[in-house]
Amino acid sequence: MVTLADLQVRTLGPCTVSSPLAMYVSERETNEYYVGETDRILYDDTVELITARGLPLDELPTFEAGGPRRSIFFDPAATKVGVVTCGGLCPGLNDVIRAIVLELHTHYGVRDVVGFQHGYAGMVEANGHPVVQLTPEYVARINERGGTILGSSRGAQDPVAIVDRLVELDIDILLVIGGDGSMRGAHNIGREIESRGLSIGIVGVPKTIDNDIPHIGQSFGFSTAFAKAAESIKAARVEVEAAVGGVGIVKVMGRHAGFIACYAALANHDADFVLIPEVEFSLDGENGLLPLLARRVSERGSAVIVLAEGAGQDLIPADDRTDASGNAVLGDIAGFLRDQIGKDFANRSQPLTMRYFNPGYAIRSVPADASDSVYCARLAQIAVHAAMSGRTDMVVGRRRHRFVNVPIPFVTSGSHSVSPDGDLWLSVLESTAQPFSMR
Ligand SMILES: Nc1ncnc2c1ncn2[C@@H]1O[C@H](COP(=O)(O)OP(=O)(O)O)[C@@H](O)[C@H]1O
Ligand SMILES: O=P(O)(O)OC[C@H]1O[C@](O)(COP(=O)(O)O)[C@@H](O)[C@@H]1O
Ligand SMILES: [Mg+2]
Repeated sequence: MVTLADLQVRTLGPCTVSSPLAMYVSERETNEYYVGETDRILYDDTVELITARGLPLDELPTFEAGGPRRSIFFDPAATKVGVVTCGGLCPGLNDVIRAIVLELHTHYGVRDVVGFQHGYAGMVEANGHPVVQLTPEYVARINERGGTILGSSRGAQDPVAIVDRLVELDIDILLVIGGDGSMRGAHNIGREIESRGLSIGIVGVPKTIDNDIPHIGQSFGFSTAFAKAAESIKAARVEVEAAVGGVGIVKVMGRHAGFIACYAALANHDADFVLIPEVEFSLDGENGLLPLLARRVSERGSAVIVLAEGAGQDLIPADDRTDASGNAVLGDIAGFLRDQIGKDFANRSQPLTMRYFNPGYAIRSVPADASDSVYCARLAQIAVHAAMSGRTDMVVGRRRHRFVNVPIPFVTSGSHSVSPDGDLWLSVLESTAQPFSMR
């Protein structure tokens, strides 16, 4: 069970430098739209959950508020910041990079900001990527492009070598834009820094189109990504409605979390089945996919299945391989389903026209939409505030509209997934009218 101690953010030391942003915040106090420096944000958000803890108010699990402080740890004129993007792409990476650079330059007066190329791999000198000097001019219009101007990578790197590189370059703060793996890496780097007694801060901006990082609210770029996936569902609907016995399968990303599938399906509100890793399903039997699909097609003329890539892995042979970062390589559930549906409709002598859509990388390589761009910029600002005030081994997030600073070990200790008992999955069931259990 989460405790207040789990949510304490580590700092490098006392804040003795007056912040250039002090004038913006000196008069501000907590109100409906702002959380003051010393206030805390509740982990629980219902009366029952809070009451069940049976704790006095000051012992309840609470988060530190994200945002600028009156005093900071680093002297901006003497501070050098490094930025790195790691793992798979996600809409908004360039927005985050740009906002970090602008916040550091414009508000804090930090002039020395460098970008490491190609993730952790590129930070290690043996792999030979020079750093890029990030100036407001350099990042001026990068937010208009998808991807990351810094490049990214997967694959393990030695934290000792990474800290050696930080020391060699005189970096005071490393800002890591990456997913769960990157944050595990960042924590290891932070521990290496601590063991050497160095005052180098490490702050993360969590990135994942799968939306699978816990405790940070919705991840940036997720909304852009599922909107893009929803376009394929719309196309599938058009195709199958024009066909005889039309069945559309739209496979979307989502290794262990089906958020993209759920939200993209809800955005259209006309998928017939949504299959996600968190909810097992059978092929046969009264509630199995195959008979349900056959019935839906005969009743309505067509059907669309939205399939998360990690769904139904128990139905196909396991693939023991992992990628360079240790992530499991998934079995081909879409291929398996297409094959099974084809055979099943043939056995029933039921006409079938199958259309398969795999938007794949197209949903994560696009630029962020306006809403995500705003979110990226704000998360980046919060990350800079935290880093300049000497906070370390932490990520930024936004829980129920409040920006928060969250210790990395807390976010890497679990993962965020669609709860079969939660209201999101209930909405999906209501939208598709698929049975509560398909087993
Ligand atoms: N458990 C881990 N410990 C340390 N570093 C890790 C760990 N998992 C991943 N990394 C490193 O973080 C980087 C990105 O990880 P990856 O899993 O590919 O993407 P993401 O951060 O998006 O989840 C890679 O360089 C990888 O080696
Ligand atoms: O980029 P790769 O190595 O092809 O991996 C694809 C995977 O990356 C993801 O986009 C998630 O990436 P991260 O782990 O980097 O967040 C998954 O949805 C997808 O399964
Ligand atoms: Mg990951």
